[in-house]
Amino acid sequence: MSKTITGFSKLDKEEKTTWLINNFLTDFPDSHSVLNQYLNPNKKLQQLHDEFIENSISNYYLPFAVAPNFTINNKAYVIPMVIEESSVVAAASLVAKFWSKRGGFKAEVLSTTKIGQVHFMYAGAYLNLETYFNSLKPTLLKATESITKNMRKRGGGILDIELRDKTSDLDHYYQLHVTFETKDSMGANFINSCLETIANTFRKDDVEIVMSILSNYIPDCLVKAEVSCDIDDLGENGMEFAKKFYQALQIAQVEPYRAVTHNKGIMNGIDAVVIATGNDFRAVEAGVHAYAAKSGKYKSLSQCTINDGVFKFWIEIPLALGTVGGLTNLHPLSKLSLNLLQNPSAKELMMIVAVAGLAQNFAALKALTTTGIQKGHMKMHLNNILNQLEATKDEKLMLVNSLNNQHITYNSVNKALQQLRVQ
Ligand SMILES: CC(C)(COP(=O)([O-])OP(=O)([O-])OC[C@H]1O[C@@H](n2cnc3c(N)ncnc32)[C@H](O)[C@@H]1OP(=O)([O-])[O-])[C@@H](O)C(=O)NCCC(=O)NCCSC(=O)C[C@@](C)(O)CC(=O)[O-]
Ligand SMILES: NC(=O)C1=CN([C@@H]2O[C@H](COP(=O)(O)OP(=O)(O)OC[C@H]3O[C@@H](n4cnc5c(N)ncnc54)[C@H](O)[C@@H]3O)[C@@H](O)[C@H]2O)C=CC1
Repeated sequence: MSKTITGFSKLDKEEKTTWLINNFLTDFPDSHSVLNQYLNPNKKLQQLHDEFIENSISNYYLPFAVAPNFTINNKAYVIPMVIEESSVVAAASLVAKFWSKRGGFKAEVLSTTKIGQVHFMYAGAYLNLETYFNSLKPTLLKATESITKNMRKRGGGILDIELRDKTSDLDHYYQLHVTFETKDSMGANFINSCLETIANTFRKDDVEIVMSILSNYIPDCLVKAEVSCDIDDLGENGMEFAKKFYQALQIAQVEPYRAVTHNKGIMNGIDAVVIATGNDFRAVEAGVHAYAAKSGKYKSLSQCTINDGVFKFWIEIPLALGTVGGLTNLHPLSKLSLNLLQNPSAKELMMIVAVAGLAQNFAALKALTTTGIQKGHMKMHLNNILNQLEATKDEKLMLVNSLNNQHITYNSVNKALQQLRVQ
């Protein structure tokens, strides 16, 4: 039987599911009901989700959670988080409460410039190309006027177009390097539309346009978030804690194996808010990790100092986020997330997301340098293990109580459950 198909995209949802079950899921008879149980009975809402992407056959739920008690620039926030990993939301909540008693988080947007490029090949004399570009530059801007009209009214649009000679990296390779201000939108579609118009206007016989696309590397779209307090206010053994915390950061600056995990912990917070607000987490991930490697070596995104008895901990990251456009106002839960955040501008959202990353990093480093990560993480993960072991509601209640403060592993929980069942 052939397991390839022509015209799959033209089948309706039921026909797609039937074809999948008959060809790939024959040994899993409950597949149809699993897929169907995640469909929303509200037909309009289901259709909205179906139309977000192509070949949709069901919905894939992730938990929608909130972390209360954040204070950012003296304003109170409850931060929405969408993530599958246990302990992340608890950690964010714990740290929000901790820092709200120590002046809260401070955050500022350092820059908001986005970048797009027309990549092209040209084998002629550079001087001729430069003359052509300089004479055409006003026409290139004019050609995009109908696309940029509303963005310019908002104070955004194209900031500049530069001709860049990249022939030292690749024979005949040049770029039109274009900078943009996209205000409250992430700007990908706006930037790409402008670039394609610029490329078409720039086109001539001896210029071979290869592609026109925004860059997800945005080192000039930066936000900084920080916390600081007197070492004595860090709690018991404040200096000992601060020193170990500082050492953990130093290690993440010099050791890429550690830096990647360190930054993964930061992304636990960042991605969760980016997803909850309907933003593009792949774009954010790509840009943030490139920024972490900007020196040529992959390093920690956060830093820490201990000076004159003051502990300071901060993060500086590039973030391309929107509070309009994409799914932000189309997905009812993204819209609700933005409402919960009191309808921030894109700049304010950049600060909130950076704070979520910093909070997560603080929680992980605090745990790592004191109790170890497993204690808190496994305490939160216990329910997942119990669900995997198909514990009943009563068994769960008893085991959550009896295993409190114990070292939790899959095996220890399994053993405790079996013991409970023979009692
Ligand atoms: C897990 C905690 C928070 C426990 O911490 P705890 O001190 O045992 O918590 P608690 O039970 O005493 O509760 C204190 C507060 O924590 C929060 N909290 C506590 N429990 C809950 C819960 N069930 N639901 C919601 N919030 C919760 C909540 O704010 C609560 O206050 P309250 O609400 O009672 O006023 C702590 O141990 C912790 O922060 N651990 C770090 C967890 C972490 O970083 N997880 C990320 C996953 S591991 C990873 O992927 C990254 C990593 C670690 O590899 C990165 C790296 O290496 O850098
Ligand atoms: N490499 C990448 O990252 C790519 C990402 N994408 C996707 O593009 C989408 C984001 O593109 P966008 O252009 O942001 O979205 P979009 O295409 O929905 O456009 C947003 C539009 O909202 C309008 N707008 C209304 N009020 C505004 C305000 N206050 N500030 C700014 N604009 C305002 C503007 O006309 C703007 O162009 C995301 O879904 C992303 O996943 C698409 C292509 C490539």
